[in-house]
Amino acid sequence: MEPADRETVTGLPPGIATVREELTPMLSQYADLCAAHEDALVLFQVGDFYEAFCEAAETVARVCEVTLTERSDSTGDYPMAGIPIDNAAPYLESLLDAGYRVALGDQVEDAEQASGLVDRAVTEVITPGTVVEDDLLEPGTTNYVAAVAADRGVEESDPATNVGLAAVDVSTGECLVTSGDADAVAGELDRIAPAELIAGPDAPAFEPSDAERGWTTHDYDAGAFDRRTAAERLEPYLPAPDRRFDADAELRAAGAVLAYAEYTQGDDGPLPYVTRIRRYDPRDRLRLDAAAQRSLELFENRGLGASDTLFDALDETNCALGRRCLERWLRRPLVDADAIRSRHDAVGELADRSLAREGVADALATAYDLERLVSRVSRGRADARDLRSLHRTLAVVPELKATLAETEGVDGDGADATDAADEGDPALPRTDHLRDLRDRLDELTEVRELIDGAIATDPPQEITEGGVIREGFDGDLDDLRATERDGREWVAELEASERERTGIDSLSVGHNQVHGYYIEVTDANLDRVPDDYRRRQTLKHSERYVTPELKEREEEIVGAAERADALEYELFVDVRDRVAAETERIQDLADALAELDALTSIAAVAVERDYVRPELREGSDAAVGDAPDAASDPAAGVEIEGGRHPVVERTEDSFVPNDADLPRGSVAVITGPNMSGKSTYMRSVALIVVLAQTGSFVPAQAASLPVFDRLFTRVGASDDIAGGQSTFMREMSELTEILHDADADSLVLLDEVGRGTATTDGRAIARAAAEFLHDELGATALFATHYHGLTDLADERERVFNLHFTATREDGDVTFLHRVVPGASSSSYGVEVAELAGVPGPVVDRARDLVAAEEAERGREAERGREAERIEDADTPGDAGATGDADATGEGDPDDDPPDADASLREFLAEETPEGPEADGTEPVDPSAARESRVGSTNDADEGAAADAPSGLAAELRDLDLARMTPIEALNALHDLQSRVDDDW
Ligand SMILES: Nc1ncnc2c1ncn2[C@@H]1O[C@H](COP(=O)(O)OP(=O)(O)OP(=O)(O)O)[C@@H](O)[C@H]1O
Repeated sequence: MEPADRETVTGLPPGIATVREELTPMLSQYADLCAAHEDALVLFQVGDFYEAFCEAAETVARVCEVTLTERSDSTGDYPMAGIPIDNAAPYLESLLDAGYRVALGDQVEDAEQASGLVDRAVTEVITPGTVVEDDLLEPGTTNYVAAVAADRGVEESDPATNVGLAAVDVSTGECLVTSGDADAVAGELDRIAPAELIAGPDAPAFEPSDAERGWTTHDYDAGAFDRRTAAERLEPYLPAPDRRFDADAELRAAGAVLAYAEYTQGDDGPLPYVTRIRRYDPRDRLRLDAAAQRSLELFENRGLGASDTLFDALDETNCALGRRCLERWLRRPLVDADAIRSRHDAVGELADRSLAREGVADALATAYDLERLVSRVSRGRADARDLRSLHRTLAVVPELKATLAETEGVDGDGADATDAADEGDPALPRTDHLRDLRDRLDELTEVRELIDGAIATDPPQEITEGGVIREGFDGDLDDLRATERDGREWVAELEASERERTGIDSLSVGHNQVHGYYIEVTDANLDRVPDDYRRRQTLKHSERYVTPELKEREEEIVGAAERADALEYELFVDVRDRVAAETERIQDLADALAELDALTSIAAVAVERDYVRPELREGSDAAVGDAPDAASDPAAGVEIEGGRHPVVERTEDSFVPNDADLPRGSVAVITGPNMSGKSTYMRSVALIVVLAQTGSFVPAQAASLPVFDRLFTRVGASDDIAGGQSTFMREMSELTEILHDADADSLVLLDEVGRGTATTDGRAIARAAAEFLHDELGATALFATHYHGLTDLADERERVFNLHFTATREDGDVTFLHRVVPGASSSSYGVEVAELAGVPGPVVDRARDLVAAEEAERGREAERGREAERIEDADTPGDAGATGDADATGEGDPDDDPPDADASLREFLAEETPEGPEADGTEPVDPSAARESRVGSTNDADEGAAADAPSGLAAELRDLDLARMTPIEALNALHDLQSRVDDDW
């Protein structure tokens, strides 16, 4: 979000700029910092506050809801607004939310030591994508800033040929680099979901716009994207960067994003904790673009509660590290069958070994966010408490290793649980994956012991005021502390000894900031004051004194304390630096802990929700433990027994599991009443695929799956509430992408394609798309539709087959069975659903009449058509098949089924309840009666009227897409039609 008045308040406020020459030294310093940070709002430390002046102050006051005050000095009056440094986080958050970047102009020298104006510098530019403050970051989430750069063809005007993308999470040091064509990079951006994007001078504009996708974009210093500059920038992070990237665009994006990250961290040079710059190819992961992520509700749920997403269903992680890892995994499921199988192995072992799993979970629950901790350590921002948290996390590691190695007998969770002792070394996990992971759990004993020996167990937050270093760590420090302690003890005893010496019972010894230690004697006892007392201060009823010895002791105490504090700070910084030297090892440990937590979470979900290990149809050992001949069967596709939707099953008490059998390259056309479960079914299949390739077990009784490369979804217009383009336009651009890019390794979900436009066009598009998917692309597809004409594709195409959903009616109420069965259903039952939704009875009755009238009309039209064909056939004997051709190409009207192919809900119900009323207590309805009742309700007069109805009205009626209308829209449309029928007929 770009604030409307941004121009005027970032950089140098105009009110300051106009009087710049006359400003006091302090405001002049403020002006300099503002001028050097044109794209940021400068907050200027004045004591305990961050202040802004003039127009910038007005912005701060408005956005942060703080009072606008005024600063007056010899040069004039300036509006001023400030936020407390101690509690800056919520105000900074408001500024970031409002779209500002904030430069913190901190005092960089001790105000007491400064001779004159305190030196100030921008220590950090806080931006949405580069925040590092814990208070401003969600725990367990990633926060990336990304950069894109494009390589073009030889000519200046050539389009971008290769787009490079680099993203860095400044809070953890993770850095990703990739490249591809503009579409591929747009897809990757959706997955990475950066908080902020900086664009190179030649970067392509992405559609939809970045703001719509949830990140702010701005141009950044074009020089940073220059190839040479970028390579130089990268050198400290990655020796010989020229050889590390696949394309110039990658190198340029990586150099620029690091330049930006450094700039926001105070331009202090390379960020030492960015040690892992990982280049990857998007094709190495299951590609899920934004539309797929959205419609499968992987991370966001638009309908149910915000927490009802696939991620939430899978997230039983115990620490922030694991949560971030699980999110990364789910955003990038694997495509390498062996790698997937390896994760499944580990999940299986953890699912079987409940004691180990729970032990691991308990231990991880005490782990801190090691990635963020180590980045603070290496930036020199960690305090003693951070080091203690690091220590506590390291202390978990030996426990985890022991827990993982522990040999258990077969325990309750898994039928095939195996005692580790059966499979070799009893002290090791039984799967390679967990064994490797256990090996990667670096105990970092030296670091742990260093912190434990050096840092106090409960240190204060401040690191300059002592109390952070443990006794026994440093002899000099201990001596200083001993001197200080002895001195204080001597002072503590002074009161008693002086009372005795002087005989003054009311004599007291005290201390204050200004005068230091003193001996206080009331006026009544002044005559007993000894000679060696020197007067320090006179109060109303008493005098305060010091003695030479007290003075000496005081100097000793103060000197020792000051030197001890300074030494403690030095020692602390040294310990912190020594820990920072192990950054990479700590980061590797963080990775291992994160993976272990993610696997443990997946295993816990598998056990709790009864998930099953999916068999994979590909990879080097597909035949081992998997479906016997699946590996050799290229047509082997998705086979799911009793599959469930992992999210809906959590909210739906009686979720009905369904099977799916989709050979490779087949297209399943799914029909059925509204609300019967078509979308849920399709999504269950896709989510099972996503879960399986993430390494998770799946909600089913059994599943055997191929490994897909890409997953596409296109959901119905009204399901997609993204703004901007018209919904139909967006639907078509998503369809375009699918038809361009899908191939035999893709899984495609199409939910009611074409319903965003007029019925005739919509069903033509739907049919043509289904044919193309089948004939040209060979993708495996699930196609839910209310265009029942599409079901006859199954007769025309080898790998197209029909599925439909069932319902029953009891006492007049429709009950959806949510059960998928083979074959086609024949109507969308929009009227019945309208009735269920509470559309008033007269409207529903009238709608039934109109449907029946239309069916009758369609019947007559079909009959006329057949008659005409007969005549034509008789006239032109050699021309048979023309009609068939038209149908096959979708030019016919597939929805204009003859009446005997159409059926009412009653007909449908009767088909689907073979057991009859006795079997389930429901009341199937005689299909002929149903037809009679519909046709019957269209009495002779109506029928005659319908036959005579003006064709425009009939066409409009036919074009009403009841499946897609809200009850109120249906009511309005019917009312409109009804009034015109009354007027015109
Ligand atoms: N297998 C199932 N078991 C239990 N409830 C289910 C099942 N499938 C779907 N439902 C319930 O039915 C509701 C409607 O399902 P869904 O949206 O999949 O229907 P639909 O056929 O796609 O409807 P429409 O054609 O109107 O888009 C879901 O919100 C869910 O609560």
